[in-house]
Amino acid sequence: MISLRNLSKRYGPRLAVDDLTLELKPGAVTGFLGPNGAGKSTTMRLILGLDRPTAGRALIGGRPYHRIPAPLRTVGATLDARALHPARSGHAHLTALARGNGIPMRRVGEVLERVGMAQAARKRAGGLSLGMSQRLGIAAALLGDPPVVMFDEPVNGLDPDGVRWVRKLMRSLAEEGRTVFVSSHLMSEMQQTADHLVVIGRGRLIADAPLPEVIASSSLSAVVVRSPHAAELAALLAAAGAVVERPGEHDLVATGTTAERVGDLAHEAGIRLHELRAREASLEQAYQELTSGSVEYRSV
Ligand SMILES: Nc1ncnc2c1ncn2[C@@H]1O[C@H](COP(=O)(O)OP(=O)(O)OP(=O)(O)O)[C@@H](O)[C@H]1O
Repeated sequence: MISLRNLSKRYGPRLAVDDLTLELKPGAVTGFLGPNGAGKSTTMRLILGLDRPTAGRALIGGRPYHRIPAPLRTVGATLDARALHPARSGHAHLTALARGNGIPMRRVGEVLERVGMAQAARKRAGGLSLGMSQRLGIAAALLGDPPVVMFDEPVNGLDPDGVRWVRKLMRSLAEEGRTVFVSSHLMSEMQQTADHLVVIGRGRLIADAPLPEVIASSSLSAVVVRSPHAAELAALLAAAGAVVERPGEHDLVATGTTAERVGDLAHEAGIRLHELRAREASLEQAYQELTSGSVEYRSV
């Protein structure tokens, strides 16, 4: 639903987004990761037509943002979640937004209910807690019932209950078949929420892969196997591109592969397994390795 084609954005001498090409799929939460200054916000702004690309294109449902006839019904975003008029209530804010975009008024009540704000709907936006204003921003993003939703750091500053709530919401939006694109600095959170990850560094694409593959790419991830035919399986895995160590006659430890692949390969070759276990790195560890060359300022 979102496709980026050779997307670039230059600010003076600085290439903030550098030739990004990728496709975001519906029905999944895609996490958008990268060190500070990597170009995540700029990419999201380009998708939403808030900035013009220097080269390439960002398309939603095959069109650039400014050619979408009913934008709020196509894509919802929380990039400006706190840009609310402080004297207006959440209800008034959503009502104005619905009226201005030809969205039925019943949606106001529906989205307030969905984000758990029905009680606080008449409070002035200026008097809302950070958690509540995040929820209101999400309500606004969902107002047009859009198939694509984008959230920039949605759990920033939220307490653990708020973080859990956002995680459940992202999952349910994806289960409804929407394209969910969310940037975050919280790796442990992304590990629990995302199906797929896009990692950028200095504007460039570093990884675009399902979460398990990103984790498996870490040198700390490995598949641990015990089999009476370990040598035979080791040869097959090595031929398939994995790096294999043999700590014992019946043992092997493979990196650069997944437990699923090892299991499938063993099954196809009729090799019996007595143990098959993924030793998983954390997303944090995989991310550190992926981006170690892209961090702008490193403390020593
Ligand atoms: N309007 C602008 N004018 C000039 N430079 C900009 C502008 N917006 C962003 N940049 C620069 O582009 C680069 C990418 O910034 P961007 O905010 O997109 O990164 P980010 O990945 O969202 O970072 P963070 O995680 O810190 O929010 C940075 O070097 C930033 O200084």
